[in-house]
Amino acid sequence: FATQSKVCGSNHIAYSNCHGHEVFFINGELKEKESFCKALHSLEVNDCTFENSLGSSCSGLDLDLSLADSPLKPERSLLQKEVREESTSHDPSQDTSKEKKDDDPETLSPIYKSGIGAAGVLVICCTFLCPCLYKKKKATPSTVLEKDPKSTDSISPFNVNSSSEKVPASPLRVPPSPSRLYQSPKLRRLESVHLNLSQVARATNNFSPSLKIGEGGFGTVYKAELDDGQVVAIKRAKKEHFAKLRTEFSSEVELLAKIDHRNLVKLLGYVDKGNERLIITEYVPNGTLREHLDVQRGKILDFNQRLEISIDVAHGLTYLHLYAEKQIIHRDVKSSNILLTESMRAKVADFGFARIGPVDSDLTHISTKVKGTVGYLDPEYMRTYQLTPKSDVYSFGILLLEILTGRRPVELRKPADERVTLRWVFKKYNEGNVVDMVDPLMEENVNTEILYSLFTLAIQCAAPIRSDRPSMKAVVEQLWGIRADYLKGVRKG
Ligand SMILES: Nc1ncnc2c1ncn2[C@@H]1O[C@H](COP(=O)(O)OP(=O)(O)OP(=O)(O)O)[C@@H](O)[C@H]1O
Repeated sequence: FATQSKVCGSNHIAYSNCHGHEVFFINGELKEKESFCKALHSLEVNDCTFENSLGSSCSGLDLDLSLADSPLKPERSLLQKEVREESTSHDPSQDTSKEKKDDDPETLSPIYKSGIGAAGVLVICCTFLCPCLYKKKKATPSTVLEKDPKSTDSISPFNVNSSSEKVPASPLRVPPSPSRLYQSPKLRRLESVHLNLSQVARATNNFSPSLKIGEGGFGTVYKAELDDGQVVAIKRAKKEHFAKLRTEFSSEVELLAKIDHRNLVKLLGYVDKGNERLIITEYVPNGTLREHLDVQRGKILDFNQRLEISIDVAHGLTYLHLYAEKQIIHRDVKSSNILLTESMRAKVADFGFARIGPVDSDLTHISTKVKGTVGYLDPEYMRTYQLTPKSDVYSFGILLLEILTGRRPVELRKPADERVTLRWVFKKYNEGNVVDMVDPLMEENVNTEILYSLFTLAIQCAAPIRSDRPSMKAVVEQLWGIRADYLKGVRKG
């Protein structure tokens, strides 16, 4: 597996070779080899060379090097200005309408428009790297993506290393119902979030492998019991990613320390000393959503559980977007970051990529590096580097499809035309075939209208243009409505 990329002026070119399967990418779009090589030649003429496998991959092609159909962008300074990292800017509504005009034929219905575009863009996002990434899931950290608009480095931007029960006083308060009576165990915040290293060493038996519960791109996770008997999860940064992780960990710590919601994993403490970065969070005992979808935890998730998990995740994200002290954008919503309790309530975990949203209420986005996981990444954010809460909505849409179908965002074992879940869903949806898409492991017969509403919602969330996506709050409200209809049907029998 080889991935290379380079930013040449305002153009971002990338190449990946996975077991001989080559993928070419220019400015966020998947390209044919010939068109890619043409672009490469024109960049080389301008002294921006791309070496090794990428260059040799183009050799032997008989190229007509006229630049008339070059996919490269000419306005270098303009683009660079726009993607200035960490700056905030007003949303140019003109931009949005332009994108709409480009992407959406007037004659198509919103869903159709969204779906087609989303499918297309997702193919770009997913097919580019996933074939390799999914295979290597835990062996390498590269399921997580980072794309820096400013980088002139010839190393891939896809080289990321890795990867109290207060309900907000808001209209989102959930009326008591049997399914929501669950309260996770009361967790006391540690007296000081700064633990000392010896406390942690004691709690983890000096990071004993027997206490290891998981491994992510950023580090290893241990289960531990603190001196006061409290059971916690401790994430220990891998040393090789240490320098890079400094900011990630401090961002996670700062953000987590402020939030308190039953659908978000709580920060209890951290250690930031010498050569150690450790994050101590509440321990969530029942594995990840992905493990449950893969039936690695014994039981198959039934429809009601899937619906409740979707609602829990939507609650957690709505809290981050609307009710936290500062708006927080998670940026890495995915099934392996959803942890489940014993009573199958869901909690969103892993705030390593989280960012505070635009501080000024007049601002609609922040311009920043692209970070997230391939397959869940908002295509508009990838293209423009503009981050908004709608990027989480996009990832939630992909997650909802995952929950309904059981499929990963990209399913490598499926035939080529079924591989990208969003595209496959959209095709089936247009054929009116929602029942066929439901996870075959789930044996219940769920009312077609309910399924249709859920797939419609997921496709809307995964619209290619953020203005076509609902807010998380609207998603929650729609999910409540769907749940009410579902429960009515169940009561009627
Ligand atoms: N608070 C927690 N409670 C219980 N288990 C946890 C907790 N946090 C993480 N884990 C376990 O550790 C595993 C690794 O978590 P981690 O967040 O490091 O990686 P990831 O999200 O799977 O991958 P990446 O960080 O690369 O995206 C999880 O899949 C989960 O099984």
